[in-house]
Amino acid sequence: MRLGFAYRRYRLRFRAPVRTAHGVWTEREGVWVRLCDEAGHAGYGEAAPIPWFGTETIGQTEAVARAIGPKLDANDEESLADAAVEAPCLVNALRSAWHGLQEESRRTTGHASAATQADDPTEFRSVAALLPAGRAALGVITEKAEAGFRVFKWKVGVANVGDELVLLDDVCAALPDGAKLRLDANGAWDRRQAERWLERCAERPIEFVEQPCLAAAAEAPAQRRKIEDTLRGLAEDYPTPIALDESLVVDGDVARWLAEGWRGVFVLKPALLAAPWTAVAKLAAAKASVVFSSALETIVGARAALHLAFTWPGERKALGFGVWPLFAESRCDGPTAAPFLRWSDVKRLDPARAWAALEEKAS
Ligand SMILES: O=C(O)CCC(=O)c1ccccc1C(=O)O
Ligand SMILES: [Mg+2]
Repeated sequence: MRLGFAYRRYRLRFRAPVRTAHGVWTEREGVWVRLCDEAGHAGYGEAAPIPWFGTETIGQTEAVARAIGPKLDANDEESLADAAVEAPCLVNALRSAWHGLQEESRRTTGHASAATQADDPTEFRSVAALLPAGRAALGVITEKAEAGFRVFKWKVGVANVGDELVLLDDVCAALPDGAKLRLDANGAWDRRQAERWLERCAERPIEFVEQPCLAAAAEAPAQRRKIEDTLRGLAEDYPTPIALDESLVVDGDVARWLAEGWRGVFVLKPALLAAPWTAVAKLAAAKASVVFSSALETIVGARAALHLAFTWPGERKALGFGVWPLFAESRCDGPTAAPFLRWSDVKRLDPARAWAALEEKAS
């Protein structure tokens, strides 16, 4: 099938800078893609790479998109993916656009797809509120608790361990009764620092510690194995569960950690994998503990990622998508963070409208 292919590189300012152990993030860059068939149906997808996680760079995404040209020959999802093998996030975008196109074409021809569990409009999932790093978290907890949130995620590893551990007590004291706190270090600690944290976490309402340590993709295999051993050791030695996030950035990482018997949490950012459905199927078969998480993507990628999250058959842990409103250009935002997200809120997201909005802005 000859499909029309178009892409748009975007650069969107965050309403407020996002601070992580990797520094301050002020804007998001990515690529949106659109596939059209001859009948005029369209489907949309988003490549939202995070190079400091170990994905392709935005320059690589765009170069591969440019090389595709205005027409693409594809008879199925696999031949489509072949067009972008060097850019996994772009493969993800093309697959989402392909699915959107099928959905659109079935809808307009009256062939509704088989209903899935996710299609029940009354289905809902709880959502974790993302707190800013440092002391700024305290004010936000009160506001979010009043809005009804009971799961919170706090970015740590930003300041030194001693100062943040003092703050941890203030953060825990500010939590409403029964609330749970996720801590995300984005790989900032060495083993000793992670141990100091995990000792403190044991008697506090910490749901898990996300990516305490990390070996960068560029590091030697021996160093990477050492850090992975550290993660396994921490998971064995402390009662607080450990969650993998940056450790799951390449397709194949999920299968590898499953094969090694990882019993902690898998934080899955569907936007970063070329084939997130494959990873989810493997996790489901293993009855793994999974948290679906945002890559700070726009409405286009959010729709696909949340769609996948709603199909998860296992234990329902709060989604990590409590991030919107996120962009200065609000038409690019996913659903505004609320303690619960309904399937009908996800279905209502309209990538075509967002595409038109950026087009209008650019012209
Ligand atoms: O969905 C979430 O958990 C919140 C988003 C988040 O923390 C995040 C967003 C962008 C890049 C990295 C991360 C992270 O989990 O480390
Ligand atoms: Mg994380």
